[in-house]
Amino acid sequence: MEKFIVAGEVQLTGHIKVNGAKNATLPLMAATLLSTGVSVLHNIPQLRDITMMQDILTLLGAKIHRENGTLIIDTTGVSKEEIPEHLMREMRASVFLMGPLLGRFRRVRLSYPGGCAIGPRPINLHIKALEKIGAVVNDRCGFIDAEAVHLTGGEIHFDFPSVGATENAMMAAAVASGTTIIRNAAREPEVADLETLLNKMGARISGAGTDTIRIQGVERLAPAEHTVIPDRIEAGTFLIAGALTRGDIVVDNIIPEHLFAVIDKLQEIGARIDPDGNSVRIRGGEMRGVDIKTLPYPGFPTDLQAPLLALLTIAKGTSIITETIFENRFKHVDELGRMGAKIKVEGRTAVIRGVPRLSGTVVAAHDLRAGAALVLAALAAEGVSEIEQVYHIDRGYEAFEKKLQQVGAKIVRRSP
Ligand SMILES: CC(=O)N[C@H]1[C@@H](OP(=O)(O)OP(=O)(O)OC[C@H]2O[C@@H](n3ccc(=O)[nH]c3=O)[C@H](O)[C@@H]2O)O[C@H](CO)[C@@H](O)[C@@H]1O
Ligand SMILES: C=C(OP(=O)(O)O)C(=O)O
Repeated sequence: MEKFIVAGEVQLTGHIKVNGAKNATLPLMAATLLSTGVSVLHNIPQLRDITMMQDILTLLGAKIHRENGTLIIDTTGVSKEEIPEHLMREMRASVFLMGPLLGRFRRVRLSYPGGCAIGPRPINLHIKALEKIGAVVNDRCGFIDAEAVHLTGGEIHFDFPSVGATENAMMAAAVASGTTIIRNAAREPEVADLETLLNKMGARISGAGTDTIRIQGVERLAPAEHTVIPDRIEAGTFLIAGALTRGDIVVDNIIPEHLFAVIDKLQEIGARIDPDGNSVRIRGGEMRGVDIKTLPYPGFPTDLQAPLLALLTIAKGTSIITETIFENRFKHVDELGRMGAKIKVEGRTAVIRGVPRLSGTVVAAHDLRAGAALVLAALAAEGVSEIEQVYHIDRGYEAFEKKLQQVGAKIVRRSP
């Protein structure tokens, strides 16, 4: 398995460019199944999860061509509404296919999705939402068989604003015969991006980005062309890297409004931040501890909890992080402990006592963002670190090491 070798004690300087968002691209790719014909998606990152989604769409009968950052997806030949278990297990995002396949064929058969080990990730809210708009779902031993002879639309109220369940409900409801209202919907920018694509395809959706989404079903959707929004999590990771290495970097090609909660915390920690159009400059300095709670958007994102925790290990004083979204998202803590971090976890709370510096050693990435966090910690640590299992990082960051090299990091990828 490949690993990263990182020499520490660098200060990152220069410009770094962010790709399109993984978490927007995956539901958008699934949404193309709702039409018959050729859709074009621009600003697509080269990531393992995207390739997996390509493979699944191809198996369903789509023809996909990739040209640099553009995906051309021809869904004319899509004829299957069933996804084999081994492909479902490859990633969480495979569950995004449930809504579109149900919408297109009024029937779908699939199993529970896989994904990073960050705690239990049920799909009860997805199922409940689809039932509310007319689907009959048979959920037996991890296999789902859903039918919607009368996809009527209806009123959905989420107990929790699940991103994926909101997206699945939007996609199926877009082609229902009646109107759907989703209350306590997820407000993430990726949900709003999905609304934009679906409306380009002919859907009648409003309110995405707020907690109430209205969908007036239409008979059919047409293919469309769309440019995916920038990846706010990739952007946030690089901003944290700039602060943690006390560097001076400009993160380009982003939407700063999507990062308000992150920018606010980094300022509280002591970084100087200057947004300028689609770029943000960050200058690091003395860092002080802060308290953070992960929350649904526009709160602090759970996907940046691990990278920020890595930073707080070397901030002055004590910090408290409360992870409210996922039950078991502290896998990076033990690894950071090997590097000399002082962290205590109790339930969903981590108490971090800042130390002057970390020491390089051999650590393993147990999930995507935990892996990114370890690379960041290694950039600041004394000596050399080895980060194993980088395939997790490749799931969500395109050319992570190359982008970091561009701003001065001493990081290389090594094959066994
Ligand atoms: C591909 C993608 O977009 N992934 C993102 C998406 O994941 P995902 O869409 O899976 O996240 P959700 O918002 O659905 O999950 C948040 C919480 O709700 C719970 N839940 C969810 C669905 C359900 O049916 N029942 C249930 O209990 C989950 O277990 C979790 O505790 O949003 C998460 C929260 O911002 C991010 O960390 C992920 O990076
Ligand atoms: C948890 C993540 O992704 P996924 O939902 O695809 O597992 C993530 O992007 O941090």
